[in-house]
Parts: sequence; C-alpha cells; structure tokens
Amino acid sequence: MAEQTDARHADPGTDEVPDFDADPVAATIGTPISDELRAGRFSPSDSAYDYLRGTAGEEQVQMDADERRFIRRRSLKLLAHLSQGVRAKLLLTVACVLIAQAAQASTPMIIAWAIDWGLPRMTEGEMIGMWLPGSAYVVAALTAGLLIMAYTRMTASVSQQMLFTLRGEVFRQTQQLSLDFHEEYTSGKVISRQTSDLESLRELLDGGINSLVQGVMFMTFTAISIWIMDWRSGLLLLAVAVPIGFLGRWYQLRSEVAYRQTRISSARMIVHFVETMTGIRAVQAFRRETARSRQYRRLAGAYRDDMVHSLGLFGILQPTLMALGNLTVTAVLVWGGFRVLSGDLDVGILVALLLATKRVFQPLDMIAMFYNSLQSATAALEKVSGLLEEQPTIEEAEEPEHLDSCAGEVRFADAAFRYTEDGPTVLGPLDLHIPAGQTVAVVGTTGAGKSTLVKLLARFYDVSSGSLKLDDVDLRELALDDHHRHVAMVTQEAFLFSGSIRDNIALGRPDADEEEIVEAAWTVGAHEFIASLPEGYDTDVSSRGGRLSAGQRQLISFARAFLADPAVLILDEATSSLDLPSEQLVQQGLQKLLGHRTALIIAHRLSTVTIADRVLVVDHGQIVEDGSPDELIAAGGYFSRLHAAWETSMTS
Ligand SMILES: Nc1ncnc2c1ncn2[C@@H]1O[C@H](COP(=O)(O)OP(=O)(O)OP(=O)(O)O)[C@@H](O)[C@H]1O
Repeated sequence: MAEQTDARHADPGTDEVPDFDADPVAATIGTPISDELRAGRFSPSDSAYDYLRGTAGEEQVQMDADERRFIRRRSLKLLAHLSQGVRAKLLLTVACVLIAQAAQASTPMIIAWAIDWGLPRMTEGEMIGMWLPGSAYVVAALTAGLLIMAYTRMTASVSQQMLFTLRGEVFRQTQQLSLDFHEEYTSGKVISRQTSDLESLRELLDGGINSLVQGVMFMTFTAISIWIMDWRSGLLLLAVAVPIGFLGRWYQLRSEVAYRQTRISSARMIVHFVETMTGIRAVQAFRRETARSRQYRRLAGAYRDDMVHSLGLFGILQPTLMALGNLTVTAVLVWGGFRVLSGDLDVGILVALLLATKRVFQPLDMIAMFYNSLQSATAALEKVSGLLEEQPTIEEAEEPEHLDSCAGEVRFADAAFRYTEDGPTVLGPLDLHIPAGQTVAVVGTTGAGKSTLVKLLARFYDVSSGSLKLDDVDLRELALDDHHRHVAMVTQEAFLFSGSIRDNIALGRPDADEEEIVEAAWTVGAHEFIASLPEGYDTDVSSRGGRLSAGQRQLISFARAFLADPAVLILDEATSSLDLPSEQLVQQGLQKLLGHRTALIIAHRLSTVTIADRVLVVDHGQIVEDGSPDELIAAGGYFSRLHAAWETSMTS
C-alpha cells in the first residue's frame, strides 16, 4: 500500500516545503492556479476535446489545428495567470526594452547625420558638426546601456517569480491529487514535470522573452530607420520578409511536433531512472543492472535522437536566415553603389543603410534561438498545464458534516467498488458492521480485495455504489479534516521522512510537545532503542548512524499513529518476516497502539490474528468467513487451514 498515507498527518508548513497559504510572496500572486484550472476556466468548455483534458492527451504527438488551438489556449491562460502578480513590472520591462532598442536603432542614423551634415561643417571649421552628432551618439549609447541593465534585472525577477509560483503549484497539485491518479501517472512523470519541463520554461522566461522583445523591437526600429533614410531599400527589405515568413512557418510546424516528442521521450527516460533508483534493492537482488542499463540506454538514445532531430531543424533555420540577411546586404550595397555613382544617394546614407541592413538581421539569430526555446517550453507548458488541470477524485463535500468526537463505528452497507467505471467489481456488494473498539483482522488470498477494503475506509477511493459510514456519517459527506483526524493508517513500508526521529514521530500531531512524543514512543515500546542511539530522539533517520531496522521503523510509525490518537486505525501489516525478538517487540507495540480503538488490520502474522476480536476472510471481493478466531478455526474453512499452516511454520 502506498506510503503517501503516512504523510496525511504531516503539517504542510513544518518541513522545508514552503507553505503557500502563509507565504507572503506567494500571496501576492493571486488565486492559486490549480483552483482556477479546476474551475475549468483555463480550457475551452467544448466537450469534443475532453480526450485532451488534464494529462489524458499527454502522449499525443501529432495534433490537428483545432487540437493545437485547444491546448494552446490552456497554456496561454496559464501563462497569463502566472503573470498576474508581476504585470506592472512586466509593463515597465517592455517600456524599458522599447526605449533602449529605439536608442540603439538610432545610431546608424546618427552616423549618417554625422557624415552628411556634420563632416561638411567640420571642414569649414564649425565644431558644432562634431559636437552635436557626437553628443547625440553618447546619449543614445548611454540610454540604451542603462535601460538594458535595468530590464535584464527586471526580467530575471519577473521570470523567477513566475517560476516560483508554478513550482509551488505543481507541488501542491501533485500532493492534492488522489491516489488513483498517482497509481497511474507514476512519480517519475511527476518528477519530469517538476524538473525538466520547468527547466525548459525557465530557459524561455529567463533569456528567451528578453531576446524576443529586444530582437523584435530592434528590428522594427532599424527597419523604420531604413524606411526613413531610403524607402526604396525599405521595399527591398519587405520583399525579403516574404521568404523569411515561409521559412518561419515551416520551422514552426515541424519543431512543434519534434519538441512535443522530446518532452515525451525525456519523461520516459526519467520515469525509468526513478523506477530503477526507487527499486534499487529489487534491481540488485535480481541482478537486473545490465538489463535496466540497456533499457535506459535505449530510452536515452531515443531522447538523444529526438533532440538531434529538433536541433537539426534549428540548424536549417538559422543558416538560411543568415544567408538571406547577407544576400540583402549585398543587394543594398550593389544597388546603393550604383545610385551613389549616379548622384541619387548620399554616401553617408549608403554607409548608414549598410550598417542598418546588416544589423536588422542580427536579432534574427536571437529570435530563432528564442523560437527554439519557445517550442521546447510550449511543449513543456502543455504538459504542466495538463497536470494542473487534473481534478482530485476525492473532494470535500459542498456542505461537509463534522464529527468533533468519534466513537469509531464503521458500517459498509451494500457497498461495492470498481477501480474504473467500466472495470470489474473488485469488492462487494457487501454489508459489514464493525462496532466501535473492535479489532478486526482481514485475511485472504492475494488479490482478494483486502487492500481495497481498507483503502475505502482510508478514503483513497469512494465506494462505487452503496455506502460506507463512520459513526453514521457517510464518508463522502464527512469533512476531510475530520476524517483525517479520526482515521489513521500505518502502512507496510513504515515510511520515514528525512529528519530526526522526533520529527518523524511528531508527524502524527505536529503540535505535540517533547513529553508527549517520548510518552508515545514509550507506550509502543520504542523509547528504549531510541534512547540507546547516540543522538537519541535527534538521530537523523537518513544518516548512516540513524539507519533503523524494519522492526524499529515499524515501532516509530506506531508511535506516530499513537500520537495522532485516531478513533479508527488501519494497519497494513508488513509481510517481511521479523526475527523473533523484533516480532515480539512489534507485537507488544501493536497491542498498546490498538488500545480501545477500532482497528482494521490486514494481517500477515499469526500473532496478530490471535489478538484480534474478529477475523474476516475475503475472497474474490466478498467476505466469506466472519467470526472470532476460535469460531473460524472450529468451522474448518479457509481460516482454519491458514491457521494450521501458520502453526506448522512456527513449529518447524
Ligand atoms: N489501482 C488498481 N486499478 C485496478 N485494479 C486494481 C487496482 N488495485 C488493485 N486492483 C485489483 O483489485 C483486486 C483486489 O486487489 P487488492 O489489492 O485489494 O487485493 P489484496 O487482497 O490486498 O491483495 P494482496 O494481498 O496481494 O495485497 C485485484 O484483482 C487487483 O488486481
């Protein structure tokens, strides 16, 4: 069963993860993105494209024009929303870029002015011919320099702020999404969204947008200056814009598909990497290193090929643009030269025209680069906005009922469950009443439905039909906070977060004081071994010295659950066998933990079953035996055979 369950009692504000609800910087950003997305405000409402909503269309590489428009609208709205808190700064940045680029583009005109107006005056001894154009040049250069400095800093702050918001939102969203989403989407894909996709966006926001606005403005102003100096050369420039437009469109269509493909292959590679690392014990135990490496090389190879392909497209775009630029400069030079000879054009203007024409194409390089990172970031944004659009299947009821105190009575009434709408019914329909305070052991063959039964009570899923009630309140109507407070789960893994033993126990109740933490550890029998560690409760569980045995980890998770003090306890017992002393220790801890609570335990040990008040045998999603351990042994069914087998294994 999943480890996320232990995090249910974690206080989101106590670890290194920023608490977005309390963070003043994040608060300036406005409504959290995911809520907006969930409200359906980011995607067009047209249900014809439902197959592209959320993460559903993530693997689709080829898209028609309508599909592209649908996805793009979602991405753009996300960007617009991200920019909400920083719009004033963004506008100021654009104003600075405009003025700086106008100042830069004016320099060839100043040179033309200096040659055609200033030089003749200087030869006649009028120094104004030098001072005036000279001063104008210095003012233009200084203005451009200072403003470039200002907008470079502002862009960095705007883009980092937007990414900060997005990072937090992706993290928050992935934590909020229900378990069924995570079971399908895998943590590798989430990691790929949070790392490589956000990195693509960073590249675009950090440098790309800057280059685009700067480049476009510079080109526009330079083109205007060319028109002002000589409209015929301006026409020539316009003619060259036609093939450039076609080239741009060609690149756009191809690179969009190519970059979408790179996002997919990059995610596959990361998924494989994360799976191998999280399953490293199994990989090494089954000697799968070579096979996993081979598979990783194949995926990394596919990513390399996709990247080479998309960069190859850029390799065609960039030199072609440069060649077109150089051809235009040659045309201006040859044509302008003849016109100077015929007295149709001043020399100063020709020099300025050549300078300007050469410079008008310079930003194309930058813009092409921008386009490259734009395509990569667009593909990333498609995926990230899809993830943010996902809705948790378990949500707070509109008017939730509250349970201030809870006795712990559980009732399944005609309850049935299937994982997918069209999938098979894996549990029920069944009726089951567990009175408050009863300890129930659940046993059965693998795949029988034991985990499903307890997952429903932990509300990882809701029943597909019938009802499941806690103290007579339907879980779907019960406030989520109250459910989390009254129902706790201890998972097989006994997952410990990096940090001290104290912090790990305190996850059960973050406001607990030292005395309560020690008391919880003492009650479940964990205090002795914790106190014997050199750093006691301060021992870092992820450090070498703090490495704990399976039994010790279980005791810590018991202490955590004891501190949380839920009315209902769900326990998925670890299947791994402990040595006898550890088993006894864990068993004693378990008994203390159970106390007078209602408990549902997926039991893998005979010792656990014997302390239960009642045993349920689950088979093919139905409860086929139900009674006290003694009754079931006497009945001679599945449980009695299992019991006999356990006893034999204990004595052999
Ligand atoms: N996320 C899921 N999506 C679809 N089917 C699932 C999912 N999880 C479990 N199932 C199916 O539901 C059935 C019951 O599974 P469940 O995990 O509840 O069994 P179990 O009794 O806990 O088994 P085990 O002892 O092996 O953990 C099985 O047929 C299983 O294949």
